[in-house]
Amino acid sequence: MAARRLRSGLGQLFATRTALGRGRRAYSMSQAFAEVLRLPSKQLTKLVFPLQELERHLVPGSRPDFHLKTFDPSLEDIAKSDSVFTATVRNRIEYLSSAVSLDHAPDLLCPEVCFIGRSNVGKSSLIKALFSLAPEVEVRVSKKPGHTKKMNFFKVGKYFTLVDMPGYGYRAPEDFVKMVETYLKERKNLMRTFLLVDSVVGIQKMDNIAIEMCEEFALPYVMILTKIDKASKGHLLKQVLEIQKFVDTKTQGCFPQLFLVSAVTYSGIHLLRCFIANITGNLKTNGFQVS
Ligand SMILES: Nc1nc2c(ncn2[C@@H]2O[C@H](COP(=O)(O)OP(=O)(O)OP(=O)(O)O)[C@@H](O)[C@H]2O)c(=O)[nH]1
Ligand SMILES: [Mg+2]
Repeated sequence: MAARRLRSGLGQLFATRTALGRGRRAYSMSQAFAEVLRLPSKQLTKLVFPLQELERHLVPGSRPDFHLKTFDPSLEDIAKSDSVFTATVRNRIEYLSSAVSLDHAPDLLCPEVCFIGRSNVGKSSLIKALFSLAPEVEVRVSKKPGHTKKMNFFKVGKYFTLVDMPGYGYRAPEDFVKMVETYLKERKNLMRTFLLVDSVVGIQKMDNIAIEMCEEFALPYVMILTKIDKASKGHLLKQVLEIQKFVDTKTQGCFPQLFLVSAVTYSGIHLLRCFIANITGNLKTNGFQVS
């Protein structure tokens, strides 16, 4: 099924490229993504659609609640969204500023997305991976939990801003609760909150508090499982099924589909770029937009 979809996606992409080659190119595919498309189909699925790759390990049809297709862009859409994340003279991707409170946050009208999660879960690393097509942008990561102390704002061209938040839990900044709660509650242009959970340890007590906060503020949020390169296939599948059940039964505002990522292997990064481009209104995928 996944392979068939992949082949048809690739077919579509190449058909589009040929068509575009005849006329004006609507977008130019990044070198990186062109290389991704040359991968054998199994490797391509693992890199671009890690959740679908896990599906192979389930008895077919046994988990109709496994939300694989809620956000289901074509490879062409994914290639297009890579260009949103590619730094060029006309698409400046840069660090804007840091803030310790909402009062100090840049006053912006464009859509914004933010990344929250426990200290050390991999927020800054994920942002760095999302910005791999803008290597000039410096995003600091550290082995030591509690490294990011302020809200760090990054501008992605004229498209949107992205915010790296300090982590909760171990070594969180003293005024963390006030800073982050006020931001989440009052930031007018905040379109989506990404809540990161470590795929090795799953949802922890502190994550539950963050989930409750997102629910209480009625924020639209999305759960991302990080560091999937560290978890064995079996463990990852178990976590995914458990968290999926939790999302389905215990949450209202959480997007039904989980996103799986690795900042080391880049698995899931292209799909997440596409989702962000879509929810910020910068990419209509196959004529639909996730609201
Ligand atoms: N293996 C692996 N390690 C990762 C991944 N993402 C992050 N790490 C490691 O996890 C540690 C913490 O990463 P950060 O990105 O700084 O985590 P953070 O959530 O920003 O942490 P704070 O700023 O302290 O809240 C670093 O040592 C990273 O190299 C991943 O996908 N795979
Ligand atoms: Mg950080």
